[in-house]
Amino acid sequence: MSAGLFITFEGIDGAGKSSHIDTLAQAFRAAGRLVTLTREPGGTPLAEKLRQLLLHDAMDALTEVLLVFAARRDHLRTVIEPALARGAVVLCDRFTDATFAYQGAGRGFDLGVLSQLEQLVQYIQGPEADFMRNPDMTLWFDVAPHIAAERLAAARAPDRFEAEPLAFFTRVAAGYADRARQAPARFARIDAAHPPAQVAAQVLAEVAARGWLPAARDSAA
Ligand SMILES: Nc1ncnc2c1ncn2[C@@H]1O[C@H](COP(=O)(O)OP(=O)(O)O)[C@@H](O)[C@H]1O
Ligand SMILES: Cc1cn([C@H]2C[C@H](O)[C@@H](COP(=O)(O)OP(=O)(O)O)O2)c(=O)[nH]c1=O
Repeated sequence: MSAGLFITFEGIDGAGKSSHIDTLAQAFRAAGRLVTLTREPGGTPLAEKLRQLLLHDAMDALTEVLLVFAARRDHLRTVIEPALARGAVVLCDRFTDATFAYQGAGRGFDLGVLSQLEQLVQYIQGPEADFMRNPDMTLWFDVAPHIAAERLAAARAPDRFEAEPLAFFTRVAAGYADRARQAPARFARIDAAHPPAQVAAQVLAEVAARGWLPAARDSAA
């Protein structure tokens, strides 16, 4: 049985994450892998209830932080860890990098406290030893906030986060860049300003470059 693989999709709202997660799921299924598609905040009945509160109820940054980590703990225990134990590829639309980007850089919440919560929530009791669960790879859809905002304006009614001003997303984008600098081996930057087909090709190429998928026949990216 293959070892599980945990891949997260990150980027500001409108970067194009949700548009490409299915493409990667199909590629892994075509390669014979079990795939679990999930998202944060959410992924479990409890976490999806917390998601609705987060996206629509007024609250302060500390409340947001505690809710996203509470959702994450339930998601890890009841969905992500069991799927990885089955040898599945877990594709997750957002994870802890979003907390550092949105609550940390966006809201100005203390990054040291976020790191403590990251440790607390992501420590898993393994059969032999405890370990910290982090993604094996993070696909970072990097795009200028104004481009993302134009895409969203045409797309859907904004939720609490999407209704934030452009300056908020500029901070969030910088927050992702900081996380990528701190974990260069985990992050793969996707230039998400390109048309969808080119972005999809980048995603597949980055995963293939790690040996987790066969390389595309034509290498045109
Ligand atoms: N590369 C792209 N070029 C132009 N529009 C895009 C691109 N990727 C996604 N979109 C559009 O932008 C909007 C947001 O895409 P989505 O995948 O939901 O972003 P995210 O999940 O990062 O918030 C959708 O209307 C989608 O059709
Ligand atoms: C996972 C996570 C998400 N968020 C925010 C980012 C997004 O604006 C929102 C989740 O919505 P999103 O993932 O963009 O879903 P949709 O594409 O349906 O809008 O939650 C945080 O602020 N912190 C977090 O830790």
